[in-house]
Amino acid sequence: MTAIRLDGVSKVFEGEHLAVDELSLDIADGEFMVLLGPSGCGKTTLLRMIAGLERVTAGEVWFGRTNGTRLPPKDRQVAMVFQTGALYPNRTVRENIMFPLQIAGHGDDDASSTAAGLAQILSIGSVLDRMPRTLSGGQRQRVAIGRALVRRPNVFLLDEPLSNLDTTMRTELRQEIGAMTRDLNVTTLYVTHDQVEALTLADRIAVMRDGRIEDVGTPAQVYNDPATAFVAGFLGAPRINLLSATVRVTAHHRVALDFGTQSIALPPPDRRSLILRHHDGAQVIVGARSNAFRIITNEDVANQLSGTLRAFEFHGQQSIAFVECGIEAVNPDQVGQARPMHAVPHRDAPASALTRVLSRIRSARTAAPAELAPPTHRRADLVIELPADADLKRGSRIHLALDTTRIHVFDQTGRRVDRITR
Ligand SMILES: Nc1ncnc2c1ncn2[C@@H]1O[C@H](COP(=O)(O)OP(=O)(O)OP(=O)(O)O)[C@@H](O)[C@H]1O
Repeated sequence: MTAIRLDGVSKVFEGEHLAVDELSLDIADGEFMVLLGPSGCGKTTLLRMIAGLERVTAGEVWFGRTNGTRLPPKDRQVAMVFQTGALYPNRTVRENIMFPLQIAGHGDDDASSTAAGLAQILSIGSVLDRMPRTLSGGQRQRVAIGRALVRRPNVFLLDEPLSNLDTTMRTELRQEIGAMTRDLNVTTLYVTHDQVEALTLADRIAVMRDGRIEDVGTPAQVYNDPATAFVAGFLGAPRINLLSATVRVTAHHRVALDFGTQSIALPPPDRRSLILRHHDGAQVIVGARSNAFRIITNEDVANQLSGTLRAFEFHGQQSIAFVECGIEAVNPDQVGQARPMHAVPHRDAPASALTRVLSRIRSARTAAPAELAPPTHRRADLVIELPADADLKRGSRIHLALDTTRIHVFDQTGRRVDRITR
């Protein structure tokens, strides 16, 4: 067991491509941290730097009180499992799992019985004497996990270990990974782009984008109280509705969110009014998850949005409705998106030039707000969840009450402007 501290860690590939950008993160001793983010955001690179498989361009990696930035991989007490755990094809399951122990000088009997014990925990006890080619994908991943854990590492790194498995196998192994790492109390860093894996497994989730962390917190914190519109859009299915609005301060300092043709007022007890009052006239993005809406029949109710039911999908336990309200929607992937993380090509930058390279790449991507890719607005449907048996007709007019306690307000760059907690 050991805590990990990433202190301003950066990775520049080939002197010009910034894959990880001055990232800092503390992972507690025994914690299960999930790195969640879209493809290409730098998750694997970060994991490989912790394992010592990739050189850190700038910053430091600490294991407990040891500065491990320059330690060779074998001295880090770190084990890693990849998407497809590579096994020795000519060794049995038992031999694969016991191999790291034999390398470390354990006797064959001792290594064999330890491997067998671990195989039982991993539910592969019955295939101990089979060759890897005769195993299912899930069994092979279990062997890879067993081989990684057999030497009781201080840190366990997993890079999308379930991505090549079918849904049933994924759910099963996901639960076992969670249970096992907690039993072993090993500090775990788990990379995925799958929000379900992140929400179900993590003690805390760090949401990455463009080489940086946009938010870090417990699954409930990042889901219910996201730091940015991107994080709000990355977690949750259906995706959160992001609606373009203008803040209006009305009589008695009440705050309304004006969507153009319709508007919603925050009730006076809502403490966020005290913050939003200072943003009168500002363009904002309002985030409302599909279950924050409720269909109402009374047209006179205040704080409602109205629209036409365009489509309706049956999803088993619930239905998803698409309501055309004439409100501008914003694409979460494009809010506050930085430019590509490149600078003028500059190969093999000497250490003394490092800071200059980093700042040049950063200034190329951290453009002034006006230069950031503007959020793409389009007229789109509100996506709302309804009971599976909701009796609605396409093309009918419907009225939606919005639970304002469950909305988030972001500025044009996607940062929260209504945050009270965290
Ligand atoms: N060896 C390399 N040389 C140059 N660029 C690289 C190298 N390895 C990774 N990159 C780039 O660094 C960025 C981050 O890559 P990385 O693999 O860490 O992302 P990721 O979040 O793990 O993506 P995925 O989920 O697709 O595996 C990408 O733009 C990638 O193209």
